[in-house]
Amino acid sequence: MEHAKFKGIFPAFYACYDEVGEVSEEKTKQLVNYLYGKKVKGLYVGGSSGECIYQNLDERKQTLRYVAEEAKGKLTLIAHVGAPSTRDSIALAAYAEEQGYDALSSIPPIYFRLPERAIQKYWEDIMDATKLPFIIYNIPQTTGYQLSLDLFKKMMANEKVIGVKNSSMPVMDIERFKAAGKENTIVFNGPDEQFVAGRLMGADSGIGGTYAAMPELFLKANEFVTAGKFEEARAIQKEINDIIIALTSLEANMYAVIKESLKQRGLHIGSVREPLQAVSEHEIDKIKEITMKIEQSIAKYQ
Ligand SMILES: CC(=O)N[C@H](C=O)[C@@H](O)[C@H](O)[C@H](O)CO
Ligand SMILES: CC(=O)C(=O)O
Repeated sequence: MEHAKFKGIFPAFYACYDEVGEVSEEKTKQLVNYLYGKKVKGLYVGGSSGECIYQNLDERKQTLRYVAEEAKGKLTLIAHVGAPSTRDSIALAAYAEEQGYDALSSIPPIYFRLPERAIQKYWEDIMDATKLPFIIYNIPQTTGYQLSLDLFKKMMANEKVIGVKNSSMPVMDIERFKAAGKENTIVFNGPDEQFVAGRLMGADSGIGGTYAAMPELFLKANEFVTAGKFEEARAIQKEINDIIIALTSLEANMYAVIKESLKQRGLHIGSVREPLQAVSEHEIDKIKEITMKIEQSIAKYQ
């Protein structure tokens, strides 16, 4: 298995809506091209940032298809196919394979707290549905399940499993998964606020919900770490964290704030779906300040 294509910066792709809140082909393709132009390695499509939990199967398939039509062969494409039922997850997995995706990924089952053997079976059923490699998604903050080393090792016995996207907060988890994995297991850093730390603890790559708001900064941070320039890496992580704290400090949901900020910079991809809270009028000026801060930080590193 060639793993080089999974090494680098993978923005978590946003849901792109038109004026009435429907998934938009045009806007989806615009966001793909915007990120391609920034030279990211690939895209993580249909995850938290894709508002997967608020979209029906058809909408999720549409997004998978629009992204593939625009980026297949140009970017490494990872499809997040986790859905409430195994049946729907399998349908998405099969569709992603048809569309030419490079890998699948999934959260554990949601809502019911199921035993580990059921989580394992869920992931295996998804994997059995296609020939694609699989990346486990560990995000205990939203799923309520913290991937155990025991289940991780069991999953690793399946040769389709090539890695884990780890969004748990202890950076030590990244080191533990790396150590318990196979020789070329890919670990993706989850928490954007700890990207540099995650890379130092062994993460090969990063997938993140704020990358698309400032891809230049994550690409640069990654470059600094690769080059062993740790002071510079730490300084850019501080810039990133100041921005993330601002992005999450308003009433509106972070994705709504990021989308408004992208709009202020000329990229219109709509708002978010309820119950995520949209931006209200009185927040627009505050977001302008954040946009300015993003532009200034990017300019520093050009
Ligand atoms: C809990 C959560 O959603 N984590 C995302 C994925 O790992 C991150 O990319 C965050 O969006 C990011 O770190 C901002 O807090
Ligand atoms: C990483 C992230 O935000 C996602 O799952 O889309």
